[in-house]
Amino acid sequence: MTAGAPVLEAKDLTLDYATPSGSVRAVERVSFTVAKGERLVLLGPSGCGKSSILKAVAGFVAPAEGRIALHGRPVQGPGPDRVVVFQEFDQLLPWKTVRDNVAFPLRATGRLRAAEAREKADAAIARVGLARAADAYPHTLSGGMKQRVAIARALAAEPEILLMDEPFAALDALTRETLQAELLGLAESLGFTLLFVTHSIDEAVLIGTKLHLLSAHPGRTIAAFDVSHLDGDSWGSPEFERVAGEVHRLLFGRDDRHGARRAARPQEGAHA
Ligand SMILES: Nc1ncnc2c1ncn2[C@@H]1O[C@H](COP(=O)(O)OP(=O)(O)OP(=O)(O)O)[C@@H](O)[C@H]1O
Repeated sequence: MTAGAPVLEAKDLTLDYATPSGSVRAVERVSFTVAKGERLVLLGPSGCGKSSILKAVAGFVAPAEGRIALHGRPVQGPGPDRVVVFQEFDQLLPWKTVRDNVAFPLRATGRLRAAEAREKADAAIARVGLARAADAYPHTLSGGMKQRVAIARALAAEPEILLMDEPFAALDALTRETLQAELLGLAESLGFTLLFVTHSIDEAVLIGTKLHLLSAHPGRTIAAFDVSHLDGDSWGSPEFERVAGEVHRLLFGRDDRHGARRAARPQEGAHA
């Protein structure tokens, strides 16, 4: 692989679903690349095809047109080189320790002996800073720690890229902010490559190093740009607000990001 060559490349990706009433186009001619250590966020309104793209990258949906390649090799199905990190609260086995939760999928492939799986699991757990919790059970961990276990479990498989589909969507605002900060901290310190899906502008600007904006159904590219100059410390800064405002304008065709948010809330005094 030459230096700077993309880990992941989607080229003119078009995705269709067969339904009883005919073919439904979910995504049309979308192209992007993700280099090593980059975090690409797919951002767009509900139904624009974000999850479909993630599923195609994972190998569960085949392109109708275009191609997806990992290190230049066409993706032809699921593989251990791409790991989906699901929402962290419902994926750990409660009767297994942190170490066994991480080692379990390594053992399930049948390629590693118990001692090797345990060794890899311990290394991954140490990378996410949880060495002291290796013998703990999930119910004793905070949400942030559970997320770390989920990421350790994904990293233990040594994938080329992690895939996350709205991992924080179901959470309350405070938990969500805590876990976003945790994820960003881990991503910055470990440098893993990430494809992340969300419909939250703030989350996209915070987590991503690159944004790829999609139009409403069927998803087509609106814009793609670099936001790697914004990190966790930039949250709420004038530059963060400027970029988030620009994203809002591109997605909705107007600048009133906070006005739109206010308008979405129930009217003040409605219960008076
Ligand atoms: N299995 C399927 N069969 C038929 N149509 C599908 C299927 N999965 C998704 N679609 C359609 O494809 C389009 C894109 O769906 P997708 O879930 O990828 O969008 P999304 O941007 O992730 O939406 P959300 O933000 O609401 O999760 C939608 O119109 C959806 O109805």
